[in-house]
Amino acid sequence: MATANSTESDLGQTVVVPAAGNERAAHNAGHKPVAVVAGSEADFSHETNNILRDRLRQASLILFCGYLAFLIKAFVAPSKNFMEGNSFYIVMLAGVTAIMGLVAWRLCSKCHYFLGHLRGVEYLVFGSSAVLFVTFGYTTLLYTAGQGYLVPLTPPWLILIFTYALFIPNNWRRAAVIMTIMAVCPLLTILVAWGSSEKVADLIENTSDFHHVFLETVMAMAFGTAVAISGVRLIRTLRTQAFEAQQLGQYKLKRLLGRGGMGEVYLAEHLMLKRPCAIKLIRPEKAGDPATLARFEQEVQSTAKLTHWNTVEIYDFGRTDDGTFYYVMEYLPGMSLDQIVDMHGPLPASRIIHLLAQTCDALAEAHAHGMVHRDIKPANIFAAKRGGAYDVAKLLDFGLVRSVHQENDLHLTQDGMVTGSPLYMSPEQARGDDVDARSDIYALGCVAYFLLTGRPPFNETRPIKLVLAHVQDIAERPSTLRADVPADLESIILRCLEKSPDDRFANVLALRDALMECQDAGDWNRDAALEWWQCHGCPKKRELDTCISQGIEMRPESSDAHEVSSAELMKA
Ligand SMILES: Nc1ncnc2c1ncn2[C@@H]1O[C@H](COP(=O)(O)OP(=O)(O)OP(=O)(O)O)[C@@H](O)[C@H]1O
Repeated sequence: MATANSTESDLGQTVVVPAAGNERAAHNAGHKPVAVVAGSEADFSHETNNILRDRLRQASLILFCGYLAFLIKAFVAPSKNFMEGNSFYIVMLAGVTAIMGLVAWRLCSKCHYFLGHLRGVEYLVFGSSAVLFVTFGYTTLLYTAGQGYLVPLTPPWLILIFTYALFIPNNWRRAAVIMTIMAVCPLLTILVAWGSSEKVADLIENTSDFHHVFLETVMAMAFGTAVAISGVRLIRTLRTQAFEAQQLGQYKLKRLLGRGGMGEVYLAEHLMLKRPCAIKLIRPEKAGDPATLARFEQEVQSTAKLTHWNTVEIYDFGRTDDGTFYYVMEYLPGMSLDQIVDMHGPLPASRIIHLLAQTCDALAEAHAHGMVHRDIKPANIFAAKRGGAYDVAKLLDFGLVRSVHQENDLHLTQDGMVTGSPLYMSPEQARGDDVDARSDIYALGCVAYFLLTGRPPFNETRPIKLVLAHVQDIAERPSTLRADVPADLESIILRCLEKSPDDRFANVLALRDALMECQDAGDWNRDAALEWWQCHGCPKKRELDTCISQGIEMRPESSDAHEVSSAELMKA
């Protein structure tokens, strides 16, 4: 929930804010000044990394507590154990404890990390523990050999192996390799001590003790590792089964695509048609909220009325026995416009014209039906691959659609509050006045501004200030932020951003015509789009289509999405 200190990312989300000049009404009505009712957050790749991040935090926290307990004991109640009087051991234990504490503290639960970084942290956590145990084991062997006996080194290694198996999401082969390396460490430690210490060698060669210690270590490590690998397999199988059980009627859920304010969006497949689709669902716990449900129904019913190919297509709408509402829409392989700008920066004028002209076409149909979208923002416009072409614009999320003739719907509006995305909200919407198609034209102007400059027209950090800025302030000219802004496109954007709807384009088709008359119109075509996706879509040179449809390496936080897919879904 956003507060007065909303982060910038909140501002692009759909929220309820008091209408400009109506903040008091919101307070008087007992509302918090800003209540987020919707927000886009993570996509699947986020989720993949998030599980590993959370598990690493938990594992390092547990290891931190364990090591700290031994450290404190060494100071507070040192035993006759030689280790507790050994400053090298203490320093090393303190160092590894600090690493664990640092990892648990620095891996923030809300940040997104690349998979490679997290794997690095994984190696740091378990690698530093392994170094500690090797050093500890080696020194212990030398000491006990001096006393005339040898001890098994297995207990700490078994703890480390089981911690790894339990916490780190993995496929069993990778887990087996890493845990086998851990299992071999105590055996190597014994062999190294044998080769380097005369006392150990003497003991090993002249007593039967060694055979027992070595054999017991081999057996314990082999047994422990086998159990741990079986555990990893079992955990993974259970997750897979739970995932496969996640079926919605005729649809099989495949992976989480992202989360919005109302619920989750999954990539799914129709069981009979084998057609990929995207399923948006509201969980039963959220379906109890009349406003959420009303917005969900509005979204699906409004979208279903539209047939333009630049509007996302709805296939189905339903409710499961457990009360989960869902609707099924066409799956859009590609990226939303905010993801493209986040990853690759502002777009060339020709591409902006190409994408916005298509969005105008989609909106023209909605406006012809008397619908105003009211939530136009870069996150709601997709550049998708459809019919073999790239950069096909698709308009989504008609959850705030309003008929120009519609009276206030009590489920969707609250007195003195306006709903929408503060970064892209027209002045009349911000004031809570009646809106018509020209409100969407204003929002399209904001989107074009964002695509051209990489930032929205107003950059306030608080929703209420943003709303006021749309009403009162004049946005900086895009050409002051970027050198190569074509004059014709800039004047179109500034006309869209006029405060008075009368000063904007009369309708989206007029806006489309103006865009098509720009000097850069037509420069971005099928081939340019294909080339862009080939260059930017798949840095790892995977097949372009697979890459786009899987969302792999296409989003900032993307990663090896398949490795722990079941885990993601379980968590989600
Ligand atoms: N048809 C689709 N095909 C592919 N991905 C989709 C599709 N619909 C939504 N998504 C992805 O799912 C994520 C969540 O979408 P959703 O519409 O729930 O949230 P949002 O639009 O970001 O938030 P909100 O609607 O609350 O403002 C989005 O980030 C989007 O990338």
